[in-house]
Amino acid sequence: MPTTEYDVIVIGAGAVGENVADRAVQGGMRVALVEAELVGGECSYWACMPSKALLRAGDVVRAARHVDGASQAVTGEIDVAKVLARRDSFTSDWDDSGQVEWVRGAGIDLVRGHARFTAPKTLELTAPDGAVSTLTARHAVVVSTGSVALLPDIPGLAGATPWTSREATSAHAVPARFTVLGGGVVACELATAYASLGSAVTLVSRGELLANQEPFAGEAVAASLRDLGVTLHLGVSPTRVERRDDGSVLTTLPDGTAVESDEILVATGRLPRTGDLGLEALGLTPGDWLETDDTLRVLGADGSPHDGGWLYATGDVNHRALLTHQGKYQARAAGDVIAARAAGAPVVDRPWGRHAATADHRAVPQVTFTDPQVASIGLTAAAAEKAGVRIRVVDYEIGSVAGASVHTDGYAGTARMVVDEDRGVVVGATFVGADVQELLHSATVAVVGEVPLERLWHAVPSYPTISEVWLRLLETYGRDLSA
Ligand SMILES: Cc1cc2nc3c(=O)[nH]c(=O)nc-3n(C[C@H](O)[C@H](O)[C@H](O)COP(=O)(O)OP(=O)(O)OC[C@H]3O[C@@H](n4cnc5c(N)ncnc54)[C@H](O)[C@@H]3O)c2cc1C
Ligand SMILES: NC(=O)c1ccc[n+]([C@@H]2O[C@H](COP(=O)([O-])OP(=O)(O)OC[C@H]3O[C@@H](n4cnc5c(N)ncnc54)[C@H](O)[C@@H]3O)[C@@H](O)[C@H]2O)c1
Repeated sequence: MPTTEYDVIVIGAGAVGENVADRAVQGGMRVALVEAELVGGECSYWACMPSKALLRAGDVVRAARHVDGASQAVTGEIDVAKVLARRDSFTSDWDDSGQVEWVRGAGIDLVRGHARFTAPKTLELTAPDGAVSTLTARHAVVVSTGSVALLPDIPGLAGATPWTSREATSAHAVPARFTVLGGGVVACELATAYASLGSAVTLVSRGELLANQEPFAGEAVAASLRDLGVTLHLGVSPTRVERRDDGSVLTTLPDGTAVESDEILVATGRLPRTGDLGLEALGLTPGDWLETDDTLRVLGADGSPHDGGWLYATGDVNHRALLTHQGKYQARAAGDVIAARAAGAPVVDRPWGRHAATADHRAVPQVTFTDPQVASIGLTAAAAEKAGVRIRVVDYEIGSVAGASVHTDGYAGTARMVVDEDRGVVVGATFVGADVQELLHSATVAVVGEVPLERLWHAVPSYPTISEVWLRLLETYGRDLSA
């Protein structure tokens, strides 16, 4: 069996694996990037990009409807075929040649096929044509294999051929009746998208919507989904799901309510893609998340780097933060630290050092592209209290800001700032409202930079922008007149 040796092998060419490989090459390493499906992974073809493309037309039309003068110009319906075609352009019709070109241009060796460990630093590669070969790594192997949709154990569900986020983001027709199972980000975004495209949507969630966010976020999204015509069943899980002979799906709720639809989407969380990776050959458990230290080395049962520290995990598969940007942040740290360790160069793994993914702990930004959008960074008030931080919470209605009132007639939205009272810094911020996505990075800088509130007063937001909500939050908090 042919064997090829590399300095570093990265398994999975999603957004995260691509970036690990790029940084390791820039650090002077010879790198193989192994991909079983499409180079670019979930985000490019079945997640971030197609879902945002499906949402955008609805956003624009609703935005115009809320500006008098512009609303009169919205006289027709959303052109679903055009929306789907525009979505297809973002996925390049599920053709990865553009990304392959980038990988090659970056000096990375792309290896097509499925990789599986047979021994430490040793992988069996099964190519698309069935040919089997061996890859070995001199310094490190990085697992960047991502996650897959979790199918809850509901009687009948697996046999009902449910959609996962893959089918929902790549569909070529919009079901007339659509059931969405789940109340997290995937469920809320795709319920919004499909309702905007004309489906009669019913959403069933065991918990409240966006339960990990500040409570007012889920409440606002629930209200807007209802406005869009979505029927919500919150706090329940189906007792049975059945695909009937006529092709329709019957979802039965605990109180006997029967929900009929043409398709059902399962958006109830994710599982690590580690089931078929040969982890047993390393003494690890297939199907587990790969927990890591802050330099992304996989940890063993005793909490120290597994087997001396040659195995790394980045992106969804380590369960630190299931977000593309955060995985890419980890990728930069991992690619750089692997090169540094191989060269015997200093490793800067102190908190906020270049080789440590410190922000994963308390400074993860996220935008949920619902209507209204939910943009958040850091700790919610509940999470901060649970972590023992002495906090003060400041809320402000964004609609009272001049910039918001010009942006949208009757702008409705809320901003929350969570202040660590002992350190005088912002540890969390949440903005709920139209177009708050671009507000978020200012909050990220404040949280990561641990900018004292007294200094934030000198960060003057332009007039009339929605960013003026920062000034209002500070005014509501009050100023220390002695400072
Ligand atoms: C519907 C949806 C919308 C989302 N929207 C956003 C968003 O707007 N913003 C955001 O930040 N995040 C979003 N996410 C999350 C985001 O998609 C993930 O965090 C991101 O894709 C993770 O990247 P990754 O590289 O870790 O994994 P992936 O993108 O899953 O890549 C893993 C790659 O590894 C390959 N692979 C797996 N096993 C093997 C093997 N044994 N051998 C070879 N190759 C293998 C796979 O084929 C795949 O290409 C969304 C997720 C979903 C489901
Ligand atoms: N815009 C973005 O940043 C974006 C978009 C989509 C996904 N993502 C990422 O993808 C990850 C996965 O998202 P997700 O929404 O699949 O998972 P999630 O864990 O966020 O939400 C799961 C939801 O399913 C519900 N649920 C679980 N079991 C159920 C059952 N049996 N019946 C009914 N409801 C049930 C839960 O109450 C919860 O609301 C997220 O962590 C997020 O980071 C990000």
